[in-house]
Amino acid sequence: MLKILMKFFKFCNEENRKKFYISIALGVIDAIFAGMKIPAAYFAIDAIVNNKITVNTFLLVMGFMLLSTVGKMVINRFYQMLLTEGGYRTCAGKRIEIGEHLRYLPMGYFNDTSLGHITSVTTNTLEQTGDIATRAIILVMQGTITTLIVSLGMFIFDVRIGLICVAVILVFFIFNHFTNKSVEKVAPEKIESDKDMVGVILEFIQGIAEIRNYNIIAMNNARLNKAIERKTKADIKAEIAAIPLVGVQMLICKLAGVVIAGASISFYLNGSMKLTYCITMMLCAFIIFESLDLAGTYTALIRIIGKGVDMVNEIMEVEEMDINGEEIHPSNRDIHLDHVSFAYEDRTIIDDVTLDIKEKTTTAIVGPSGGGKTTLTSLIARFWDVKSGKVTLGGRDVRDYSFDSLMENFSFVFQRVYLFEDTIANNIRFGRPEASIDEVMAAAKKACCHDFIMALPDGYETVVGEGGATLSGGEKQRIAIARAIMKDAPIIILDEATANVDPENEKELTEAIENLTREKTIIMIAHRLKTVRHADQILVIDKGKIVQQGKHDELMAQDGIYKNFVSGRKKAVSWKIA
Ligand SMILES: Nc1ncnc2c1ncn2[C@@H]1O[C@H](COP(=O)(O)OP(=O)(O)OP(=O)(O)O)[C@@H](O)[C@H]1O
Repeated sequence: MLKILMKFFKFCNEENRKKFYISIALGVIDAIFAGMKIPAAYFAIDAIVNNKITVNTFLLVMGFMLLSTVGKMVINRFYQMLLTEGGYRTCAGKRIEIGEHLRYLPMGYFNDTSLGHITSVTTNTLEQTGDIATRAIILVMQGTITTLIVSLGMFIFDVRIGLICVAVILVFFIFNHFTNKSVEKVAPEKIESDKDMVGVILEFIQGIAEIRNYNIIAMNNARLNKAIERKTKADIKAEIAAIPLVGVQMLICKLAGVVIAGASISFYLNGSMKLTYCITMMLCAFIIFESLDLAGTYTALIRIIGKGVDMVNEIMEVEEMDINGEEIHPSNRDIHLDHVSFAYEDRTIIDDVTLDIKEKTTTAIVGPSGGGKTTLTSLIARFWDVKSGKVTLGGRDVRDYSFDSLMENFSFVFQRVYLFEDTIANNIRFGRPEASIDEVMAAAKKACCHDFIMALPDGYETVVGEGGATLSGGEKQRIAIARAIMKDAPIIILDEATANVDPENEKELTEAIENLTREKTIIMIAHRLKTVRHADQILVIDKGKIVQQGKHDELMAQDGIYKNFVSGRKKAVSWKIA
């Protein structure tokens, strides 16, 4: 138990750790105040039994009682506040740390680790860890400390009773150790089922359109119900595993009271204990272990804190991509790929590609679906690490750059644009958070979205739904272009829109792209002849290789995918030209 608590304290940052330590120290003072009831009881009993009730003894007893109650109340308030704040701040801090950490992880991590896992750790697990830690530390630490202090106090009255108390504490903790072991066995299933349920719910919500489209509601409900059922069973199993053992712990505490009362009576009868002590012991016998009893019900939960800390640490220990990255500001932005190969797990997607992209030129990438166009652009911006060869920017390997200094060079406009549930102005500001509203508007004008934004009920302050659900595909893409214009990075990676764009939107989109890409290096996954025709170089990617490379006229002079496609002879090729 102590090991887990130490692990939790290490998990907290310095500031919150201090809060926990101070609250434990305050817990000791609280326990001393709690223990004052015993001398108060003794003085009262002594006065009654020996018939020496005076104003002084009355005041002494009342003084002890008052000090115990008021002191406990004041201290309790302080340390509860500190613990609660420490618990919640630890959770919040860890969520921010995880968010920051995820930015630097290879995309492969998100492949292997389900969204459900990350969501469940950052929501339920952290919530539980913070909540349980706060309550468990209050009750377990305070319960144990109070019982220890009161038990030590018992030595002052009678060494034998003191020894019985210490023995009870030992028996309690030995038994508690086994209780926790049995709860520990069921904890992984509880956590797994939690993770599974969050994953299924997320998938259900994200795929709701497809679920309706193909009328597979019943099938998905069955999966959802199964996941919920699994979690319910795991929760019940975890509770059931603890209940009988916690019951036995409770019994130990109650029996200990009976043993102390019985022992006190027998010590009195054999003349080795004063009557006043005997009565005091009998009175205290049942309150000594009250807080230990309460602590016992929470010690099992401390295992859950341990598991929660492990799960968060597991995410935090995944190695970041730019662990040794330098702050690099290259003198030019020439891009070079030197015998680059890449595989998703074992499947080779990019196969020995060597390529030069000079700065301020336009490179159009075309080719059949699944040929590796998107993957190639992802390697340039180091969303993934190459398996062999290297990618350089301005003569330096992209792996030498720190993540932030590499990202400064790129702006992306993906086909699937994600807008955050925030105002349109703030969504555009993601490109440069400190930008003024005038700068936001200037970027929006260049991206041809000012007019439709102004027609919205709250203009730039209109809050778009999560994922940009309230805007059309073309509108979202133009906002993404405004975001990229705002960032003003020297290299633009653009996945040209194929769907979502009606003819009216298309004209504006073309103008927006022209404004974005002026004087920049453009790497564009192109779908339209208009954009391809004027590119400085066209790369035709098929099965992970550059099968053709050159300008439009050069490629049209060769036999191959490009010419076949443009002349419409090979209809099977799936990339399209408008
Ligand atoms: N994250 C991933 N994990 C595993 N395989 C992937 C991943 N992303 C893409 N692939 C696979 O890699 C291959 C190349 O994909 P990529 O998206 O680079 O092709 P593309 O040429 O851009 O295709 P499209 O024109 O259809 O967008 C595809 O077979 C795809 O299934």
